[in-house]
Amino acid sequence: MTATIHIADVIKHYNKVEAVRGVSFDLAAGEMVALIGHNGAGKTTLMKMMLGLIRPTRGTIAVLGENPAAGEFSSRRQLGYLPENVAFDAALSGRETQTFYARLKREPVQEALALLDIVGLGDAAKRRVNTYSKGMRQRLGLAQALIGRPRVLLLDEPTTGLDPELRQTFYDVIQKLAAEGTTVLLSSHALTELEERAGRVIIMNRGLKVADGTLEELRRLARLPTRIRVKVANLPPAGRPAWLPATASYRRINGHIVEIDAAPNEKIELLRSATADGTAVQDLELIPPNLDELYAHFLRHAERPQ
Ligand SMILES: Nc1ncnc2c1ncn2[C@@H]1O[C@H](COP(=O)(O)OP(=O)(O)OP(=O)(O)O)[C@@H](O)[C@H]1O
Repeated sequence: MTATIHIADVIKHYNKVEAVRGVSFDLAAGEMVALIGHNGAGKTTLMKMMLGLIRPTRGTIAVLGENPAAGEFSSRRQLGYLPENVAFDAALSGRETQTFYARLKREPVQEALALLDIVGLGDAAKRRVNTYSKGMRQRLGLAQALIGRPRVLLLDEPTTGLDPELRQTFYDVIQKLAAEGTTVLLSSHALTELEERAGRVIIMNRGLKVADGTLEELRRLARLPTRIRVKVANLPPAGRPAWLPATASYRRINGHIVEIDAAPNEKIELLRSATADGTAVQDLELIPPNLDELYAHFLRHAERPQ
């Protein structure tokens, strides 16, 4: 794998604040990676170092094979960035803003203007940015970040302020780019929407990387219980169902459903005993741990005294 982004043992101090404490990871072409963590975890700092806006205190950063903090960072043109708080000249229209950035990046203006349609701002292109809603400004920010078909796209909390439909459009656009080979790194607090979309998740806590992997890998590592919901006919109104092992933790959801927490190695045995003794199982649902639960698990783990 040739890494488009290479981060090795990176440390960043702002005076006494240790914002990033020895982080390493590589990102490849076509990967869509979510960077998650509480406020102050170091996500924005990492992105700013990838952009060359600030330098690491120690460690190595390479973006498309170059050091972004070096004087001649020719790969910058292949880098798209959507900052957490987009700010545009309110007196310009969307069209003028996009033209301005295209010229700045020395990219064809017509292609940059076509991006306004892609992010759904075609009809509002001639309106001044100060008449735009927050979601519209966010989409203008994305259109700006997409100028020149970047090979690396860094998005800092890109979906804040977007309604569900716009979020979908937003992810459609960046997923298409990733499919064409762009590396997409996006920081977010919206874990539920990332769950189905990010191929890989990096969890940060107080400047440290505490987990890194696909959802399946994180589930394997965390070994959190899977919830098994069994719908049974004739469930006795109270008491523990006879087929349930004495040690299993469970709850009743309503008159018919028992929800059991099953450790990864107990799943099959539990299903066997639920169906073995003639209990009329009417339905079955397996609910693996979601990203919220995994995130909470890895943070707990990181905070545990060593
Ligand atoms: N310019 C700065 N000077 C001093 N401290 C800073 C500076 N920028 C960030 N920090 C500190 O570095 C730590 C990491 O901040 P960073 O902005 O990278 O976090 P984040 O994960 O992006 O948070 P958020 O989710 O709130 O955007 C925080 O403790 C923050 O207060």
